[in-house]
Amino acid sequence: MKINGFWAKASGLVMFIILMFAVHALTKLYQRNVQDEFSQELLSHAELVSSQLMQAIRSAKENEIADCTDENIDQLRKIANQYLYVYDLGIVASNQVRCTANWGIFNPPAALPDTYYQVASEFQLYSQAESIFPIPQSFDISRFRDVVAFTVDFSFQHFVTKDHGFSYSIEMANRQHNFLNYQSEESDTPLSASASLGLFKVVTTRCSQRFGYCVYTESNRGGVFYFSAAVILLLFIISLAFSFVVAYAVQSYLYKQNSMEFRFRRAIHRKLIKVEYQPILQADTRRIIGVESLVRWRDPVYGSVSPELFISIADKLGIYKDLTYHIAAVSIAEMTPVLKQNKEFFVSLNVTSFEVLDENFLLFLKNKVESSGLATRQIKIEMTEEISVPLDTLSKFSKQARKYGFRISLDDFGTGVANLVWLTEIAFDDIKIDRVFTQALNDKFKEKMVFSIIEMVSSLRRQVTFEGVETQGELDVILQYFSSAHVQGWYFYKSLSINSLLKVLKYNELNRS
Ligand SMILES: Nc1nc2c(ncn2[C@@H]2O[C@@H]3COP(=O)(O)O[C@H]4[C@@H](O)[C@H](n5cnc6c(=O)[nH]c(N)nc65)O[C@@H]4COP(=O)(O)O[C@H]3[C@H]2O)c(=O)[nH]1
Repeated sequence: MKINGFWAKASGLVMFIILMFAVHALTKLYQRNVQDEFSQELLSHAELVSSQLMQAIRSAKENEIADCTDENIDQLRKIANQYLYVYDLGIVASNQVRCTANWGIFNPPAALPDTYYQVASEFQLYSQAESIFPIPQSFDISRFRDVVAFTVDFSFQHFVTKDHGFSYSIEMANRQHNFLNYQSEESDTPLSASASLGLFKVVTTRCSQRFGYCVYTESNRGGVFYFSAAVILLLFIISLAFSFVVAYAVQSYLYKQNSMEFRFRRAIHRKLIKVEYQPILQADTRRIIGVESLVRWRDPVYGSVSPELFISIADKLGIYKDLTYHIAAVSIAEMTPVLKQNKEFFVSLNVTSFEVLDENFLLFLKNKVESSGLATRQIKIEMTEEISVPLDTLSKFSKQARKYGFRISLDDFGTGVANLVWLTEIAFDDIKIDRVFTQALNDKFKEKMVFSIIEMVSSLRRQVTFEGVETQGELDVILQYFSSAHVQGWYFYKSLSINSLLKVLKYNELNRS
């Protein structure tokens, strides 16, 4: 079914998109965790370096080291040696470094750079100041009034020796001073000034409450682009394969949902199987004397399904019993008002081998009829020649049925396996001539054969019913030769819902009186 195919493809596509998004989102989550852990580690380290610089400066201030005497320089040396990340400690006057613990007195003094970042707490920070010492090296300098501390250049060495796949920086929270900036080789654009959340970006921020700076990380290869081209291709193939499996499963599910077996079973459970009634008339008076109960299933997908087809499905599914008990119960319940009003009116019920072999069916029927206040003789049991049970079983069934008071009818006479033995062994009340023979009444040659069959049946003193009367011509022949016969067919009525039947019966009654 086309509609199944559409939904299967749609669900496959949705599954593919969901999978790719799931991989993307999970990878981003993983990357964010990795970057966050790294930030935390880097921030802790930066705080350690900062606190060592501050403590060194504070010690110098506490020892009131303010000028470059030998004793003071010696003191500075002792203090600087206590801190791993303090390269040197010095004294400043008029913006010039006058002496340091490592290099002694500067002659001439070394000028500090003009640009610095002023921290609220009177600290001044100089980035990568050059030419302070007589070595080709630049240093980060922290200054508090007249004391300066130089940060060792390897402070963050072990962080930057390895490319982690993302860029990062240590900056003041207002992003106006940068302590460290690492640009990953895998990240093709520089670390952005503001943390933006693009589809393929993974950004983290961790800030130090104590020092007011933050660690920012950013990856421009977030999500699926984190992986190599080969892995992306593999993920794509796996997602595609999984989507195909889902599409197939959805298609199978929908196919099952829309299969006739599934829908029929559901219709039985939901009591959507209806019963219609086709009037049977006295040929000469055209009076409706009874009805044949015919089961109906109208399905939104399959339309009106032939009873022969869904009866065989019910049989195959092992739910025929539910169906036939349902039909019998509904027929009796719906027809009770008509049957009560006219004690000669009858309802014919079709049975198959199942009912013949089911020991409870006749008793169930008898109880239903009697508890509805009806006479069992108002129910005719129609046995088709298609019933394939041994003759003695059939004979036992019909004897029991008659014992309960039901009438028995031989349906579709002439088309099935029944032979003359059936007619002698089973006391049928009524023989229904199959519509193949009824329609043969239109043909002069076939007509003779039908006549001889019917004469033989009539000689057994059985009521004859002609099924499938479709034309005035057929009716004329019946009226001419078999005027006491019963007739049934589309020439008179098709099967009718109970409401339509009640209207027809009421209309006929009014026109006769
Ligand atoms: N061409 C034509 N057809 C006519 C005419 N008048 C009546 N028919 C059709 O002939 C079938 C008569 O029922 P059937 O011989 O018992 O044959 C029935 C019967 O064997 C079985 N069936 C129907 N309802 C039930 C049921 O409730 N229980 C059981 N066990 N079998 C049923 O399904 C068969 C087919 O039923 P339907 O499709 O309803 O077909 C019905 C009816 O609609 C006509 O003038 N021309």
